Amino acid sequence: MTYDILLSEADIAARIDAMAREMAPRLTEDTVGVCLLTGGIWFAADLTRALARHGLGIGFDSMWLSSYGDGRQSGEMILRADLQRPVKGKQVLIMDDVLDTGASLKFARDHLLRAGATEVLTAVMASKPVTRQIEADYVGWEAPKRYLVGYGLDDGGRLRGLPFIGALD
Ligand SMILES: O=P(O)(O)OC[C@H]1O[C@H](OP(=O)(O)OP(=O)(O)O)[C@H](O)[C@@H]1O
Ligand code: HPA
Repeated sequence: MTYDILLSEADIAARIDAMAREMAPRLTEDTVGVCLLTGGIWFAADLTRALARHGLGIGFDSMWLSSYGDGRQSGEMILRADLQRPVKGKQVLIMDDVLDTGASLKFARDHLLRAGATEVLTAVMASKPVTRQIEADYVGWEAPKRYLVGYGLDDGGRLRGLPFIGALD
C-alpha cells in the first residue's frame, strides 16, 4: 500500500502540545475527556498526556461509534458502547482523530448533552475542508480533502498504527 506522508510525528507532537496549552485554561480537573473509539484512541492518549504536562489531569471516558465500517463513505451511525460513568453536570471534552462530514461529532455532542453534560467542547486532530453542521472548538491540523490514514485513521481497519498522517488517494 502506498501513501503520501502529510504530517510527520514531530509535527503531530508540536500541534498537540499547542492545543493542550491553548485549551488548558478552559478546563478543570473535573472535566471529562471522551474519546471516540476507535480512531480517537491515539489522539486522546497524546492529548491527555500533553494536558497532564501542562498540569491538568482530566477524567477519561469513551464512546464507541462506528459509521464508516470498512468503507470510505459515512453510513449508518452505530453506538456500539456508551460511556462508563455519568456526565450529568460535567464539562466534557470530546476527542477524535478526524472531522469529516461531522456526523460522528454531532451525534456524540448531542448524545452527551442529552446525558446532562453542562458544556461539550470538541477537539480533533485533523479537520477536512467540508461544509457541515458542526465545527470543532480545537483543531490540530487543517487537512486536505483526501482519504487519510495513520494516527488512528484506518482503511478497512488497517494502517491506524502509522505514527504519522498520510493520504491514500
Ligand atoms: O465526520 P465524520 O464523517 O463522521 O467522520 C469522522 C469519523 O469517522 C471515523 O470513524 P469511523 O466511523 O470510521 O469509526 P472508527 O473510529 O472505528 O474508524 C473517525 O474516527 C471519526 O470518528
Ligand atoms: O479520511 C479519512 N480516513 C479514515 N477515516 C475517516 N473517517 C472519516 N474520514 C476519514
